[in-house]
Amino acid sequence: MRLLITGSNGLLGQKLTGLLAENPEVELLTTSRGKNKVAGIFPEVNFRSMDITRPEEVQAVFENFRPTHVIHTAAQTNVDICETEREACYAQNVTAVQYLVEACEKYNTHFTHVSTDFIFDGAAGPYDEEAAPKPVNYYGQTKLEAEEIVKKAACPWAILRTVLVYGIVHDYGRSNIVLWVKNSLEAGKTIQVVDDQFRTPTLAEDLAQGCWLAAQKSATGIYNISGEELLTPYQMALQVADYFKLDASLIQKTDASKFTQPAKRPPRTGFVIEKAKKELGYKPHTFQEGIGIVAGQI
Ligand SMILES: NC(=O)C1=CN([C@@H]2O[C@H](COP(=O)(O)OP(=O)(O)OC[C@H]3O[C@@H](n4cnc5c(N)ncnc54)[C@H](OP(=O)(O)O)[C@@H]3O)[C@@H](O)[C@H]2O)C=CC1
Ligand SMILES: Cc1cn([C@H]2C[C@H](O)[C@@H](COP(=O)(O)OP(=O)(O)O[C@H]3O[C@@H](C)C(=O)[C@@H](O)[C@H]3O)O2)c(=O)[nH]c1=O
Repeated sequence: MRLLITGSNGLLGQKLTGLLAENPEVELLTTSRGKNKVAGIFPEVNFRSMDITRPEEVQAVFENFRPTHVIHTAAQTNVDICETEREACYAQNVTAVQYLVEACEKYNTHFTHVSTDFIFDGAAGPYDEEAAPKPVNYYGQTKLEAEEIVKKAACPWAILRTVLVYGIVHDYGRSNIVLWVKNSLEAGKTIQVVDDQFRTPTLAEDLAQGCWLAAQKSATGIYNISGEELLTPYQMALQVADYFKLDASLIQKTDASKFTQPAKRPPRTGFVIEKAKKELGYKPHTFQEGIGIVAGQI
């Protein structure tokens, strides 16, 4: 297998790199827009800078490496920035997927595309793979449009949808629910956390394993890859405080009518993951176990 990873500097990308760096089954090429952030940690892994919004860069990498499999993790994942910087978000989340799909079609490469619970309106979660999408923000719209491109592809493809990913990686700007709560409480800061949004939070290592299972099996179709527990951010925050023995009184319960963000969030998402468990052998950790894994890495 010659496996190309996009977005290898990101949360999922770094976890995939770690998972596959020493796997003898895989000839690995990691790619991201910037410089390789993990060159010092995985010096043996090949890296090439590739901006997926530049078709000539995508074509050159495919021509040279001829991947049999691609795991596509790169995206604009800042949901609020997507709302205001629509053109750039569209280029990263939609047009770039078209370029990658065209390249995969040319070489009959298996394409694993990572998508999101934000393609749904959050009226009736948890969702299975057959549920009807209806995004409530621009990020969700772009991710849905990308799915439509992938579904029409003339190469083998899998779409893996995931939810609220948490974990710790190297030299990384974006926070996530576990680190945000831990860091805030350690600094003695009060936080307002919603108790009327529902998610099945996903440990980044579990998502990486799900992507690897799909690529390894050349799986085709749509798979939900997330945690299994439906929790509100408030419930997650309490578990984080409890695990790290931090002051839970700093966590103030709020709701979406009082706590608003620039982009609307779907209230109740989360996924049913039976298909991935049965067909891929996917087995995620509990949220409690996930916090423990992150704690061990801090
Ligand atoms: N995080 C989450 O909670 C969730 C994520 N997802 C999906 O999972 C996937 C992975 O997410 P995650 O790892 O968290 O994302 P990150 O934001 O952590 O990483 C995405 C990476 O994509 C790279 N990237 C962005 N634009 C380009 C570009 N034009 N060319 C090349 N690389 C680019 C960036 O690389 P660089 O640093 O080099 O600029 C960045 O490191 C995404 O498709 C996302 O939509 C779905 C549900 C939840
Ligand atoms: C910042 C913040 C968030 N929250 C809640 C709202 C939300 O349900 C949850 C996470 O909020 P964030 O803004 O950090 O994350 P958010 O951008 O909502 O995360 C999303 O990212 C994209 C990429 C996805 O694809 C989605 O699956 C989803 O996980 O925490 C609070 O309650 N209080 C706060 O101060």
